[in-house]
Amino acid sequence: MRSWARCLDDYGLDPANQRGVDTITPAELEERQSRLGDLLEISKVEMNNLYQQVASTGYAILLTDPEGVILHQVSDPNLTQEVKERGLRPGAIWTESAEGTNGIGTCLVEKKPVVIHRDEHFFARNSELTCSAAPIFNPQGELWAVLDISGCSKLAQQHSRVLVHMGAQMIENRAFLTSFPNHFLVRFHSRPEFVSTLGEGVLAFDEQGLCVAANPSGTFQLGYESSNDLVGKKVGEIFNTSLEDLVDRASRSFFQVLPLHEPLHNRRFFAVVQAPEGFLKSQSAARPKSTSGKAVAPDPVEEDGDLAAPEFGDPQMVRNLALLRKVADRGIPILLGGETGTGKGVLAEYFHQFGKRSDQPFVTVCCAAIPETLIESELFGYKPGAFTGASKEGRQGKVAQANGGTLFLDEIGDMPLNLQVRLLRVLEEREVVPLGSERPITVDIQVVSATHQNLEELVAQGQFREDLYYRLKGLEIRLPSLRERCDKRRLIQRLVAKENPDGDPVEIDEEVMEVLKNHRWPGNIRQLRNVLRSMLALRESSRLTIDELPPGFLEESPAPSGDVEYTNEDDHCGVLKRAEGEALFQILEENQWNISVTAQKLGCSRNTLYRKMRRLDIRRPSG
Ligand SMILES: Nc1ncnc2c1ncn2[C@@H]1O[C@H](COP(=O)(O)OP(=O)(O)OP(=O)(O)O)[C@@H](O)[C@H]1O
Repeated sequence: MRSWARCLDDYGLDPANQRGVDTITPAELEERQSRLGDLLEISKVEMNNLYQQVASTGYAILLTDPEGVILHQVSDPNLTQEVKERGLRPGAIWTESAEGTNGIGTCLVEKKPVVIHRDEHFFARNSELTCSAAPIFNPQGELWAVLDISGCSKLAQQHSRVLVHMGAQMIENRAFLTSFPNHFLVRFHSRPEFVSTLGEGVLAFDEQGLCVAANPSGTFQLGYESSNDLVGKKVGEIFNTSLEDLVDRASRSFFQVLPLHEPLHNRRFFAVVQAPEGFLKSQSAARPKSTSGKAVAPDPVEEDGDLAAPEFGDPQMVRNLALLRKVADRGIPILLGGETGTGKGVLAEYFHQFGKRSDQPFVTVCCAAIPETLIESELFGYKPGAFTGASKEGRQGKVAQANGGTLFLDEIGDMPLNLQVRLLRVLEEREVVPLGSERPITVDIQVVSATHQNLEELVAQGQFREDLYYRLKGLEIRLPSLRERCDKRRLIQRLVAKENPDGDPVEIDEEVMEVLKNHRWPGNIRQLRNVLRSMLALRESSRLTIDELPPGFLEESPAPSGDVEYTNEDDHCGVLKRAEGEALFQILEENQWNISVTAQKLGCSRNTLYRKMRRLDIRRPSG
């Protein structure tokens, strides 16, 4: 009612208007996109997540700036034309004064989530649309953007309102956290399990301990009307603690949720404190050097040696690294999760460099690659003559080899059940008993495990021991897929510099950069690295152009209208599984069952290929 009244009285609009939606020029669109900066990159990740929830239901996900101009869109590939015809496309202006009552425009005016369903639209020409929109505010509480889900469904989608609201909050929180790299961030909630979730409160404090910003949930939980009421207050006026205590918490227990007291309303909260970037660097610089005289791992962004730097500014990876630094030398088992090729192995090695074990062995066991019958001896070793075919000298197992250093258990989800119990015993008792021996050997190892699988699901299915799962996940770190990362540009530039065999400077055409940034990358960094290698080999000048992209690359992505998330695991879906199996069988046939060649063509590791073959029950036909 309010919006319709505005349309009639304030904007003087005619419901029968047939003019069509106004659109800005491509140059202006680009300018507006760059004005939004990091928020656009952060939003793209969230929009892809949202797309997963509404895929194939005929919806488009849209992001607009505060002037109602659509800056980015992710939609069902089949629907693109239909959606475009209705003016839901980048560059289109959807203010209420131009387009009458509509999700985006009305949300901008009302500054709260709205659903505008079909003939609630003011213009008859928009009455086939149903739109749910939610505002995104900047840390100063000003309207920053609008997130919208629109489609032509006849059903009012209550759930899309909830989804879009949650998505907007997620973007707001992420943007808040990345907006204050030089501040102490206190992340809190009245319930410890809600710290670091969507509903957490976040306050940013400067080096003098003065509050510079608060997110809406933080403002609300602390009982203030507006974040401005908190800005300028000292730490001690908000929580009964001091700046020194925050510094101490940030250096000692970033990953630990600790109680905080709020004196005004006498309430208890739980909090973690995230330190400024410089603070973390000075902490690691202050750490003693290892006994061999080898320097501790340098800052990852600056690193340029043999070891690949795991991140180039992506907020999730920055946080992952900060967490890992905190737990270095504390003997906490680390569990790394994430899709294949996201760099779990690289991160494990990097973690090894953080602490005083860096000059000790880093030993990898890939549980997927070793035949089940050999894992036992590979891991635990055996005494001379322990079994038929055993070598005369016996063999030291990988656990004992890693003594003093790090044992990296890659693809831990593939560890056979009967060996899980033995591994658990090793981890609990810090002793290993080689096959055929009765004398345990004491070992001191840092365990890092990795998997692309959902271990919780494996536990629920009885395929993975619950006790081992909890033993391995002292600290769980999830690596983002390449699609989700906000530092793709710098990652690509670094990989090009690193993979270029000639060492001369190579530039990347902006057109190529955009294609690479928006690709689905099911094989993640591994696949990206392989593509860049082949482009570098094919190049005829010091520039990488579109002509060097591998044949078929441009046609590969089925998501013409945006960056659509690709799901790697579809085990639960029989039809897809069969199709995947048939496709894989054919590729293996074409490559005479050469695993290395096939893996390279698919852009995955040999381990992943073996795992897939096992999962899809693919074997080389005999004869
Ligand atoms: N940060 C990085 N910089 C450069 N190269 C990287 C980086 N991360 C990963 N890579 C490359 O991608 C490849 C895959 O990385 P890695 O083996 O660590 O991934 P993974 O997640 O352990 O994969 P899988 O689950 O298949 O074992 C590596 O060989 C490495 O060359």
